[in-house]
Amino acid sequence: MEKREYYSLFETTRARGWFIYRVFAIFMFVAICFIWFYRLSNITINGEDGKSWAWLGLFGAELWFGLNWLFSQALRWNLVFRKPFKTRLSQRYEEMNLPGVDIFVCTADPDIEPPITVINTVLSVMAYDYPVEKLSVYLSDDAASDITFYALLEASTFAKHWLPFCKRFKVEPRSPAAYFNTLASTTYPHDHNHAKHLEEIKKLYENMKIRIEDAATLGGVPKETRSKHSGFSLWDSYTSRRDHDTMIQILLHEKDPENSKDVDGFNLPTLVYLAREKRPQHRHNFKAGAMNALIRVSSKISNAKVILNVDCDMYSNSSQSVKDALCFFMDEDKGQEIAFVQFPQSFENVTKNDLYGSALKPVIEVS
Ligand SMILES: O=c1ccn([C@@H]2O[C@H](COP(=O)(O)OP(=O)(O)O[C@H]3O[C@H](CO)[C@@H](O)[C@H](O)[C@H]3O)[C@@H](O)[C@H]2O)c(=O)[nH]1
Ligand SMILES: [Mn+2]
Repeated sequence: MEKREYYSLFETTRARGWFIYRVFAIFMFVAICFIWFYRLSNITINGEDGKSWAWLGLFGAELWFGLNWLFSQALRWNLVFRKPFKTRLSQRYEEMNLPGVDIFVCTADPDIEPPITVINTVLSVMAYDYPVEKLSVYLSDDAASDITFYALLEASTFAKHWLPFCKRFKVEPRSPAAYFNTLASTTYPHDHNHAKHLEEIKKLYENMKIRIEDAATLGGVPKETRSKHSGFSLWDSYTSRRDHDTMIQILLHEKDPENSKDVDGFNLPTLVYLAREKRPQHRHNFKAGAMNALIRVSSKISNAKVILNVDCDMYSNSSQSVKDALCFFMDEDKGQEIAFVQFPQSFENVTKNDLYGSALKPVIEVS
């Protein structure tokens, strides 16, 4: 039988200069060993007051930094770059043959993780460049906060405008807050039609933000708003954050076509709110516990083959991330060996001088 030739969906290339780097790393390690040796062989246990303690302290610090450097070599020793080929993915798989993707967003506290931030994350993943019928977004709310639920409800309405806007004008990044922030630094669109739509969507966003922040300031959702959606009845029997029944609400689903289409008449991804059952006598196991509950719930609703997880204090900064990751999973040759793909984090709101290197720029370059 004729064997079909496939072009791989991703490519792995070794970094240039790897040999020189290894030689440098070995020299560096030998130098570190010399420092440790020097420190240990010159220790004076009964020396002058304080001297031996200072010596030990220095040794502790050098040991710590040395080991830290050693572990970081795991990332650098065999530095490779991986490049996914999304066009090959699209050529090989018709939209209908692409796998379903369930996206889990975790949140745990509406005070530390404001609901407006949470829904920016949710909107950034709802707007992925991927067939909407295959996408389902689940928000796990470990605080079981009615304000977070309200924010998600608002997001489900705003998404009807935001998703078509993103697709029409190829918006990047697709978190509304992050996108509007980039506009301040780059120029506004020149095209009249684009600028008009942008003003409209910005206004919708600002109004939604005010409504959500007002609810947070008031410490609850106004009665009038509550009466408009049956989902708020979940809070009728609610006692406390640590003691409540499971709360599930499907906000958007294709089986409810009237409500789940965007303004252009296209379907929206499935959107689900979940606050898992919690009892004071049972451990909830933080994010891991939330992920377990999400797997159980999603398996009854969309049961997708691929799961994508984001924390609510992050947003997805590329609309292509799902396709990028799928290039690894769907590769005929090596796909079976790959269990997970991790995206590097990139931090934005760090201090100007970034004294501690929190932007993690080197890690992103390395990954
Ligand atoms: O009871 C909890 C506690 C936390 N979370 C969520 O878990 C995520 C991570 O928690 P966070 O406090 O933000 O931890 P970080 O140190 O910022 O996160 C890093 O460290 C975590 C624990 O190692 C990893 O799970 C995260 O993916 C990683 O980004 C957040 O979305 C939280 O909302 C829950 O869902 N339930
Ligand atoms: Mn975090």
